[in-house]
Amino acid sequence: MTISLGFVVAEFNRDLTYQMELLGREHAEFLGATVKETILVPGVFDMPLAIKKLCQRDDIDAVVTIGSVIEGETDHDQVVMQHAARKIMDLSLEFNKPVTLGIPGPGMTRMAAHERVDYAKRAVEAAVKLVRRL
Ligand SMILES: Nc1c(NC[C@H](O)[C@H](O)[C@H](O)CO)[nH]c(=O)[nH]c1=O
Ligand SMILES: CC(=O)[C@@H](O)COP(=O)(O)O
Repeated sequence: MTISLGFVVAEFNRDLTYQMELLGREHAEFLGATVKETILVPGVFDMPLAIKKLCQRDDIDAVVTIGSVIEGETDHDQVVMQHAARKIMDLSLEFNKPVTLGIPGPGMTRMAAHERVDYAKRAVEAAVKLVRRL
């Protein structure tokens, strides 16, 4: 069975998430999975509703989130990441579907973010493994 993935990708820090999206797509292809749908959202905080829409679809086996949360002058990055991560986990349990975390941060400089674009590959790999095993 070919595994069908949905991607939810943040436009915030798009230079990074564009690269991450491409890496994720390439890795999905390498693993024999298909990226059936991609939803772009403004930022990581805005992901939960898009994830929910994809989880509701019978033709999508797992959802991969792709984003990058970079530190600023305030703790805003902490708020964005903590809430998104918690909702990602909640939605996965609510819909009995893997939803994986391809989002480095918070507390991360832009340089550190560039060094962590492979989080997208990791999230694709985790999604495929979870679909196969569960
Ligand atoms: N600071 C980052 C954000 N912030 C934006 C929020 O995610 C959201 O789009 C806004 O608050 C409107 O609801 N988003 C990221 O993806 N990365 C960041 O570093
Ligand atoms: C750097 C950002 O985009 C985000 O983390 C928010 O920055 P700030 O805390 O300076 O508002």
